Amino acid sequence: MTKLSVNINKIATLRNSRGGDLPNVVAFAKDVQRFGAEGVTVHPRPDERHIRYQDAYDLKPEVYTEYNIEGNPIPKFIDMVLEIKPTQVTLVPDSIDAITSNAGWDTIKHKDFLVEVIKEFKQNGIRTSIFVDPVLEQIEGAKVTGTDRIELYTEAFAHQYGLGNESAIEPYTACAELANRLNLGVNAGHDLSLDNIKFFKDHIPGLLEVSIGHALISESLYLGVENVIQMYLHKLK
Ligand SMILES: CC(=O)[C@@H](O)[C@H](O)COP(=O)(O)O
Ligand SMILES: NCC(=O)COP(=O)(O)O
Repeated sequence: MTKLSVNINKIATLRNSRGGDLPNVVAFAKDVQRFGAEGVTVHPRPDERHIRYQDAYDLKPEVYTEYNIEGNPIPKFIDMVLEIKPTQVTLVPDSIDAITSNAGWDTIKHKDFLVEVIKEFKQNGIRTSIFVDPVLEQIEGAKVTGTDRIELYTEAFAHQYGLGNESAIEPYTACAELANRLNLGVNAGHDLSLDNIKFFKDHIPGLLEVSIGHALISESLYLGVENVIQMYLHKLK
């Protein structure tokens, strides 16, 4: 079964835009779980443009589904995650000034670093996932790092699928098949949406989790949060 983890970064974006506490991030996380979400994802970035480090702490007691914290494993991030001990940490190699996550790890070049960081999280009972491009060699490299899971970076698929190029799924299917053979869990995220999620899910064997934020929140502006979450859950069945 593929779990839906709702990324609530954009709720924090809206909150921060006025400097107050509306919409309340914790209240929204409680509501999405009540509406059926099977996880909550946040991606606190060093500049705290949306989710703040304090949000990550505040959410911990309120997330009773799966709590996924994403980010670049800089020391401050590592320390925070070790304190919070979420269900899962997803390591993303994005630069401080990136407008959003824009690449997966080079699991071969950064093997030694990833082995060390992943070991520390796993020793603290935190499930690990690393953000990767759909490249077979990178999946093989991910296995060597000792990570529990990979998260397939799906921006390229979403863009091409939106242009009508269904063949864009092929590298993702091949990488998922390899991950399954290597006993690596398969997550996916970035630019997944109501338009592309069923096609994606149907072509990814063993897909355990999708984390979706930007499109889900945008769709909710027109269709309502509870309705959109139920629509995703139906498409993920
Ligand atoms: C790793 C990933 O794809 C998401 O966490 C994405 O980075 C969302 O970040 P923003 O909400 O800052 O775009
Ligand atoms: N890991 C992907 C994520 O959490 C949300 O990405 P997006 O749906 O906001 O592009």
